[in-house]
Amino acid sequence: MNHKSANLAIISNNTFEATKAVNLDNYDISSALQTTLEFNELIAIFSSKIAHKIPHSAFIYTNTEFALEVKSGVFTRHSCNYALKVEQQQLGELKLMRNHRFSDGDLQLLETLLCCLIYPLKNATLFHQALKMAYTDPLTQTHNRASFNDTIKREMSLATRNVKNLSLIFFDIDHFKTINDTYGHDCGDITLALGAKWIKESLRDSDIIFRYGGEEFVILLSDTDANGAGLLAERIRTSIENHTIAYGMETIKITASLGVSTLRANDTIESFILRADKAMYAAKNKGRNQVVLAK
Ligand SMILES: Nc1nc2c(ncn2[C@@H]2O[C@H](COP(=O)(O)OP(=O)(O)OP(=O)(O)O)[C@@H](O)[C@H]2O)c(=O)[nH]1
Repeated sequence: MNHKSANLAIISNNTFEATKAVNLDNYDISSALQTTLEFNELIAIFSSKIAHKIPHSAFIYTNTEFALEVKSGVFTRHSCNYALKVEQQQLGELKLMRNHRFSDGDLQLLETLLCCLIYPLKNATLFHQALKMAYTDPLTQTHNRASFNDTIKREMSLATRNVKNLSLIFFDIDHFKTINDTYGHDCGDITLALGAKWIKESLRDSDIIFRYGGEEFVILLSDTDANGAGLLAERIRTSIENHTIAYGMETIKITASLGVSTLRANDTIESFILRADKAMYAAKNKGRNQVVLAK
């Protein structure tokens, strides 16, 4: 098997002009790659545009920064791998596969063609980094309220279209004001960040946590019924109760109240959220540190 692993397609200042010239030679590829900022589309366009020059049966593109794996085609015996990078920016790894080995000439040509892909990939990376920042709460590294507003719409229409369950947990730290008042705002911030971390540790990959406001978090659970959501909420509650926060010489224990709602056929976004919010307040009224399922 011919394995040309971890080749770096690095374009330094020295070769920048050469790259431009290469792009002109492959104008068709370069212009097609300017039509999108989506990684999967970029790689698919690149693969199809180079197919007549470098025949291949499949590609796999991985990008750890965005937890992406894009693959297509029939996986075969021979492969070549490229770790793509420009100006210290990692752009992911591309692997091409086929039945017969890639010759040195093929690899040389491929490296030239990869120059067309590098800057579109860099633009896609910058775009998705900016998008990620706009949708992330900096303190807790959870999705923010703007992200919640977009995601709940999408998840509700997906659940309705596919006749799947969708549940929502409203999570609120108990007596959080006392932590701020007793130990200071910094300690409050640490508590929020740790609370979010402990919630995340209880979730599956498909569950999404959002910071809804101050000390309130919302967790969206796709394909999860009321029973499953209740069990998860209880697991989160127990995890919060069992952890201890070390702050200077102090050790602090916290608890949380959680409300759970499951999507109904006639729900609006507001009614779906309101049921979980009311259930969370019912948990507060019943003495806090508990889970209440919405009726
Ligand atoms: N440190 C810190 N505090 C915040 C942040 N956002 C909101 N808060 C505080 O969170 C507190 C919320 O307090 P309350 O709404 O009275 O609720 P609580 O004290 O948790 O009481 P219960 O919810 O009834 O158990 C307020 O003191 C806010 O100032 C933040 O980003 N950092």
